[in-house]
Amino acid sequence: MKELERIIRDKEFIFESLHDGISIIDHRGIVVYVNNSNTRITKKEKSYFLGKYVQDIVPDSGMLGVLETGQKLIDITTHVFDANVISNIVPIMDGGRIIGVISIFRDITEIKQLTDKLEYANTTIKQLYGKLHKVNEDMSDFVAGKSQAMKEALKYALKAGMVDSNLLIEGESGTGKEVLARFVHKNSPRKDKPFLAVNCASIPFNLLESELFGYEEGAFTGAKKGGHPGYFEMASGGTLLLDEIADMDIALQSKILRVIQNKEIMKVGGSRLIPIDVRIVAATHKDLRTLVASGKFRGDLFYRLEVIRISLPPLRERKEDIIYYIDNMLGKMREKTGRKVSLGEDALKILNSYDYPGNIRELENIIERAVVMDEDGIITKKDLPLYIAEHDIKSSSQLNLQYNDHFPTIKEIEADAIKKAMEKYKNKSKVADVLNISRASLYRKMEKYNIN
Ligand SMILES: Nc1ncnc2c1ncn2[C@@H]1O[C@H](COP(=O)(O)OP(=O)(O)OP(=O)(O)O)[C@@H](O)[C@H]1O
Repeated sequence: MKELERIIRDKEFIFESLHDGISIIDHRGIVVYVNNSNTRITKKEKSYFLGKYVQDIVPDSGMLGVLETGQKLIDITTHVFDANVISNIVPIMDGGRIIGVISIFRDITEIKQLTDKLEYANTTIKQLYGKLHKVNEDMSDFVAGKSQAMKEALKYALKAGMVDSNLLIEGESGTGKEVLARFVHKNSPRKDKPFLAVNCASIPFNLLESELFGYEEGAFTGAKKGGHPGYFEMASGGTLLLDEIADMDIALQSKILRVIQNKEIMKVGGSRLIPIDVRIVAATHKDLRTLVASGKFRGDLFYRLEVIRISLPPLRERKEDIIYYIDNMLGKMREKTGRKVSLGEDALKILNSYDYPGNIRELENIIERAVVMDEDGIITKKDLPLYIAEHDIKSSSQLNLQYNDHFPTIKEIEADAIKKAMEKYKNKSKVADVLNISRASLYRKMEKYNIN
């Protein structure tokens, strides 16, 4: 006991200068010392502790355990009254004998509170983000299908919705560039503002400028009284789709570049700059890079537009998506006409084998027509346009023609099909997909038939 008192006396100066709380019990578990920081952290006077059995005042201090086992406890988190503390509890030894236990603890209440707040804030952010995303993820009218290419396109479209950068959408006619642009808009913070689309190819070149920027009264012969706002002004706060941008005249391209850079427009016949806040989405079915290389499209505008670029693949390269579009179209037709029409197997087979130069738009027309033609609630071959049905006959007769006067072996047919598919797609996964065999099986067959 004397030894413990001596240790405390010798070290008291240090103990009192520490920011950490200290309490010491003797070999019986009686508190014999607490420092000033202990009082600060626990908000209890020294007299509250001194001379008391530790278990009676701080039952889960951990000190008695150390007294019994002689094993120190490092960095344990407990609480002392209202304070969360992190403690090191160490036996005090005298010649192999435990004469007491010292607990040195640091108040982490504030840190704990801050961590809790941070965690709470993080959870709230996550929940709100989830909700926002759900609300925002407006999938109405947008069918993505299941092909890898469309999954990617959808992923980028959702990302594009989260930022305000310019966006370039590429794809053949009818692949859904405008639908995608609208989808990005609906899933962006601009969703409650207008979405407008201008087809740069269909408006005569000399009119396009005044359509886009608007004009002041008297700007030209036939200009309306009071002038006219342009698409940029009308789309204020929202999104403007410049469709078929490749067809825009090069002088107008410079003006669009200026709008992107300065975020202001000047009306035709006007003298005042008007600030605008519009997100620009451009769409094209032409390869802008080639046009840039041949000097028909401004390179600087191209790079400004393609901050984000999404390419929509033609329908013939993702035939697995056809059924999803048909499903959606039949659903819409049902809503519109009240007629429930389904698709027969023979019709589906034909529709799956066709190449759709007009892409989704063409498929849509075919289905709409088929619903009109149908009389028994099931679309069959007879409800499809003749050119599709004929295409079916042609493709199967082409197959017959090839093998009519020389009957190849099954192996030859197989090898030929693999060779032709490899020539066409140059991608083994795609070929395996098209031929409806596994990749492993394709590799085996290619090796067997010596196809590289
Ligand atoms: N993802 C989609 N989900 C549902 N319908 C779609 C989708 N994409 C396209 N469509 C349908 O196809 C039609 C053509 O789409 P859209 O006008 O967007 O194509 P586009 O690529 O902009 O064509 P163009 O280059 O000729 O202007 C639309 O009317 C729409 O009904």
